[in-house]
Amino acid sequence: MKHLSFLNKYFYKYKWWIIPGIIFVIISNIFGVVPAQVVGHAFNLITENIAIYQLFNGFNRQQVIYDIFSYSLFFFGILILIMYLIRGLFLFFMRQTIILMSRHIEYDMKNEIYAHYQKLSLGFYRRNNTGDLMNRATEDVNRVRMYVGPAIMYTINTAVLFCLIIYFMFDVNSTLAIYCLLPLPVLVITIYYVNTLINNKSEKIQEQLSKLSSFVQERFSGIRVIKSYVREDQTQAVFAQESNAYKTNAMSLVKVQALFYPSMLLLVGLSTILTVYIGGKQVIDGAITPGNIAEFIVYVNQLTFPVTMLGWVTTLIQRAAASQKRINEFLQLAPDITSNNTETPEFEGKISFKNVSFTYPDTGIEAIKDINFEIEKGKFLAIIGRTGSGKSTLANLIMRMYDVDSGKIEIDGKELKGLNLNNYRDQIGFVPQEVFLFSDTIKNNIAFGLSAVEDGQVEQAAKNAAVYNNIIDFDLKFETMLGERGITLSGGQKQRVSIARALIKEPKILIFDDCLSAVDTKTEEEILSNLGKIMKGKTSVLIAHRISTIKNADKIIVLDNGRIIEQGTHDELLKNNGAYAEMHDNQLLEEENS
Ligand SMILES: Nc1ncnc2c1ncn2[C@@H]1O[C@H](COP(=O)(O)OP(=O)(O)OP(=O)(O)O)[C@@H](O)[C@H]1O
Repeated sequence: MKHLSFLNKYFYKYKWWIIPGIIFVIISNIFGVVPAQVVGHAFNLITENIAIYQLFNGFNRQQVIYDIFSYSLFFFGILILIMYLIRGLFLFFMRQTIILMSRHIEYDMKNEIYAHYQKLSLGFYRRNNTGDLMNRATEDVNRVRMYVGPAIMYTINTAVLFCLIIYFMFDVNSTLAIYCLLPLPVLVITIYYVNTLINNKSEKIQEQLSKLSSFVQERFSGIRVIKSYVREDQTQAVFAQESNAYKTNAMSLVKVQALFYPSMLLLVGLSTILTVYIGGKQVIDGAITPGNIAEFIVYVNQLTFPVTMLGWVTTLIQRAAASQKRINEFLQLAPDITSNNTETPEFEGKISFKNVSFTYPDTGIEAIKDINFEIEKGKFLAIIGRTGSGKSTLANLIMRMYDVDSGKIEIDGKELKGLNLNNYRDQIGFVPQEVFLFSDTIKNNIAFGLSAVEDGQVEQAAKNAAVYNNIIDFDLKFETMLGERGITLSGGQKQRVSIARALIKEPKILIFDDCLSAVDTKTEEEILSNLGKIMKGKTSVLIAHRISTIKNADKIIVLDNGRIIEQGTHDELLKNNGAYAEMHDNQLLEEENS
């Protein structure tokens, strides 16, 4: 329960919703309970008047008595109707305050969680899977909302109703009140246990459903592989098996639910029988009137629903506490990468690595080992090396996606850790190795990094990335939708849209992480020649596998197993006759062979 105390700040914020809400609950319950007394009076009226009516049998006055009697009954009927209407009105106000408050809290929480997620570093997203992140921001928040809304509303409602009914019952006759209330604790305990059982079974069903959905989602994403390997039947068999597990769980839940309502009605029936039996005895003794029995029966029936709710509310609170615990786990995580500097200087683009080492915390792989290099502003640095040698890690360190373990990275002579991170990243154009395009128009994908953009800028960026001609071939041109609802671009087209996204920012530092791999050599030359013009006086860092891509670089770094094994210009490295020269010869040979 201590986890739910996190929500107190919201209750404080929305105090002017919850306080009137509680007042409305009290008023609606008063108008819910008083009609029981009116029913009691009406009952007494009926018994008394029938006796008088029979006394005047054969006299003219019998009709007058009949008229007064029906008029009084009509009056009681109207009175009950008005009271229930007023009760309904206040129930409406109660929901309009407490349930609306819960929706406001849900909205605030989702925003708070999302904003916090965005502050967390890349490492956090590596450690936690997307499904879990999404569940905490949606399903868990929804469960917490059930606590701040319905659970609180029904708890207050039950408490108020209980107090009122017990007060009125004991006011009439304490013996009858005790007998009437006797089955209620059994009802509460039974409902609590059955509810827990239903809850556990529902959780199992939910788990199985998520498993089934993930299975279907993955298989549909990989439908091409399934078809190529003719695994449709095997996939169908696994689906049927998972689906069957879901069906078995669901059927077991239906059984428990089928037992739940009859047992509840049985206990309520028991309470009613006790009321009539004990009440009858009290009437014979002259302690109460027959109308009081009717009044008590109404009370017992009024208590049934809130008591049933009590079990449900307990499970709601337990679930909300578990969900809030999960939400708090993430909300209490401090971001690994922080930046307090608020200065917004323009960078020139000199990058220095001084004895930099870095180990991935989750895998313990030492990806960068004691790296030293410097690239002056406006120069072109290329990084080459075997797969897994640490090239992307180096790019991520320049972007400060991770902080170095030892040594330091300096930008324009200032330590990267001390810079205003948003201002720094704003001045970098980064094209990651794995292209990611949003399900949006091509135009919005290219303009992603800018708040305001003109069509001319988008078109120029597309031209520089050598993708303009492809785009204007589409019917909707730059307005063409990408992603699930739109067209699928080829690997090379995706890479070039991603390059255009970086170029449109006119960055001070440009980082290309192996993003020309799916582009043919002619297009690559076109892009590189455009880059030469755009990046004049600005720093470029290009990671590549093909020597042809980087031969014009001002400096080439050859990485191997996280270390720099060679560095220099293309000609210097060829003269060196080391790993670079070997790569060069191999690639030449491959080209000749093909
Ligand atoms: N997010 C990560 N978490 C843990 N280890 C990682 C992560 N990313 C990369 N590694 C490991 O760090 C090492 C360097 O990987 P990196 O991606 O930097 O290599 P690369 O030179 O860019 O390879 P490639 O040319 O294949 O893209 C590899 O051993 C890899 O397994």
